[in-house]
Amino acid sequence: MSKYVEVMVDVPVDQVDRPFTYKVPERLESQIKVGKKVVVPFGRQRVAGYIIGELEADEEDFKFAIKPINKVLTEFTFFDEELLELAKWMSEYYQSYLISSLKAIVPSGQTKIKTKQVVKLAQSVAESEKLLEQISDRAYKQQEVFSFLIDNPNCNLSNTELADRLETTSGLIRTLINKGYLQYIEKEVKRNPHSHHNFKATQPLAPTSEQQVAIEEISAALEQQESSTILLKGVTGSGKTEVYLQVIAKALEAGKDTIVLVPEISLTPQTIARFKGRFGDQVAVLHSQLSAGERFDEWRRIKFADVKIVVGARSAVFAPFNNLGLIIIDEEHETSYKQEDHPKYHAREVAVKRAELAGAVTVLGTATPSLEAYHRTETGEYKLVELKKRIDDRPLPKVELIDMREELKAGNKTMFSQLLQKEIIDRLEKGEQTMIFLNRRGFSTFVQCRECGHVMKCNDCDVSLTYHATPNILQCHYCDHQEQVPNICPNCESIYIKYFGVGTQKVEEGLKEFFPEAKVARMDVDTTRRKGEYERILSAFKAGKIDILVGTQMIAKGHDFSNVTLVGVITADTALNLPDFRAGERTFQLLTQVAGRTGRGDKPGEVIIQSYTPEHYSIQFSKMHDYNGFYNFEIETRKFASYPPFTHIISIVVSDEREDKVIEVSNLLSDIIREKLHKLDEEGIMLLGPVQAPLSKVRGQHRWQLLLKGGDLDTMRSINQESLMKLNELSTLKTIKVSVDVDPLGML
Ligand SMILES: Nc1ncnc2c1ncn2[C@@H]1O[C@H](COP(=O)(O)OP(=O)(O)OP(=O)(O)O)[C@@H](O)[C@H]1O
Ligand SMILES: [Zn+2]
Ligand SMILES: [Zn+2]
Repeated sequence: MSKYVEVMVDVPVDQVDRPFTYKVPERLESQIKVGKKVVVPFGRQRVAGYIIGELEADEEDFKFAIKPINKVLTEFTFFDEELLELAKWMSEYYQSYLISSLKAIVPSGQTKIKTKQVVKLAQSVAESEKLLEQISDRAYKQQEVFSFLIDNPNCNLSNTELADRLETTSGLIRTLINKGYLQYIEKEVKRNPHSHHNFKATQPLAPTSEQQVAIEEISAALEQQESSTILLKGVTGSGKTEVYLQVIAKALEAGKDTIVLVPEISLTPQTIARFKGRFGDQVAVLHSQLSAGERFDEWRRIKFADVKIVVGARSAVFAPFNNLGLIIIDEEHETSYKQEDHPKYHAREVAVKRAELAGAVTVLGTATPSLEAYHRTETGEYKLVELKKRIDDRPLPKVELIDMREELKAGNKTMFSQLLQKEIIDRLEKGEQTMIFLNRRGFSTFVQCRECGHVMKCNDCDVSLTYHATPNILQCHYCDHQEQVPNICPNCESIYIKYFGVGTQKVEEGLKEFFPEAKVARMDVDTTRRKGEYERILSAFKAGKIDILVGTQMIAKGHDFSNVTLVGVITADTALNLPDFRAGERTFQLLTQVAGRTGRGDKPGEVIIQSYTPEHYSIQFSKMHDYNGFYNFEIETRKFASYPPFTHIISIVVSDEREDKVIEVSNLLSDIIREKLHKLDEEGIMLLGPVQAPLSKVRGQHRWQLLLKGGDLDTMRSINQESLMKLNELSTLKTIKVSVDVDPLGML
């Protein structure tokens, strides 16, 4: 019998999405383990891969000659059995290659480990003590250095650091090395990206009675040592973070590790400070702004148990802990928890699965649960715990709805309603702050010819170009394509070109015009491109150096400013008109979150929502701060139309530069699926399409879409899988892209 391994090679192609068997040469046997990275011969090349299984077998058991692995690349494993299970589940659930799932789990930047030369004793402490006596008393400085290292054999100081510390020269230390008393050793150093920050230490706050109940419920679940999921539904400003901090402390006491997920956009120094302030160096942070090297270092700090808590965006759900007790997902409803590339996983689903494998507890926190999550509290899958009051019984802000059609009738042609103008003036006089929210960046949303109606569109994407005043250009928000603003219409040569719609730049300009004495700043993708800029604007706002902050989604999230007493929403309807069954849900969530930014201090808050459809239920329920009212209405609609959470959707997008080929392949695929559905007599599963996708062209790629909708996801997946295989056999158009998204969040 000899040893063999199963290896997933790093070549994401249909034909190789399975493990290959390799022989383990005797010299490598002791290094073999599931999760290690290896180099193997593959065809005529050598490729990297990961070990996912080990077996004992005889040479004769195989029909083919089995090649040996060439090399084991690492001493450590990139994943354990638990994470391997998770990767397999993810591939099956989201219908993506196992190698893609494994690559989502391992750190991306596996760069060189950084080392430094440190000075160490060249002998054991006991032998060194004997040697010390041989140094003449006249060389007292040499004695001092040598005895320092005898007393501190574990310190990791370089020559210069040691020289500084003991006020001597590096030459003297080199002398001791040349004499053979000391030696240089290469030591691994870990880059700590936050080491320069001084986090102010915080103590647990005395919990409110609602917080106390939440903490007890979650602690009880932790003590069960079985997996379970708790939805912590707490209104904005109810102190969810303090609950997280106190249950993390419980997990720590029980020797368990915690993963905290926050939306990428909320992973700010303030958020990090809240966790580091309480738990100091036990916290590692994973986010996209880290360099590849820093990321890899943080990953190793987690892997080798230097830390007990990880705070990070979506992918931190794969943090390589081996004693996981708790996963917290803050702002559970956020769409950024869905990964847009393969595997197109949702971090909430992955977290719940991982918790199941690890026997851990998942806590989902939010003021506006996704319909999916809240529905699961009704079916009993999740347990519901609520924080209904704000801290100190502060009232939720008063919300005024303004019908902008009436404003226009009354002769107000500006983008600010009478009431919003009046209230801004009032806040400026009182020295209080205002936030103005708008869903769109840029200056105008589109540019149109008034003579012929021609709209300036991106050549590569089927979307209109957005006008940006600074710099003076038209920009595509899908592919970043930029072009000059035309002076004459490219269609009819008329000079009557008009700018329609309102973007953040225009609002900023409007505010400066209306309130010349006010200090106005803007926060959106355009003003925060440079590193540190986001942070700078927020601290200026916090310090009171800005009176009015205009912004997109970025200002809606989790910020806690006590002096903000007015929030204005320029147009509440922008998301409502999207062809997406979740449009109402998104609007409700967004308005509730934006409104939640005010009245968080001693002073009460006010919200003014401007709208062209103020009667819409999403807007009405957010005015009343009525999540349950909204939920009850929305869930009925979903039930009636057979939408999630009552069904699952698999979206299949076919794309290529040649539209006729896209249509051909879409029709072929649809025929194959329909035939299968017919054969299986599957009435519970519907196929919609093929139709041109709402976003019909992106980066020159035409897009057509098919939707599978039904209650039985397993059957849907196998129908889809088999159909795609059949398509591959029948179609000569193998270069056409077919992309599958299980439980898609966006329908565009
Ligand atoms: N028990 C407590 N006693 C006093 N202050 C508290 C307590 N718990 C939380 N706070 C404070 O209340 C404020 C709001 O808390 P936090 O930001 O955690 O709310 P939240 O529920 O996360 O709100 P949002 O959903 O809007 O982000 C914070 O300033 C926090 O320090
Ligand atoms: Zn024209
Ligand atoms: Zn474009």
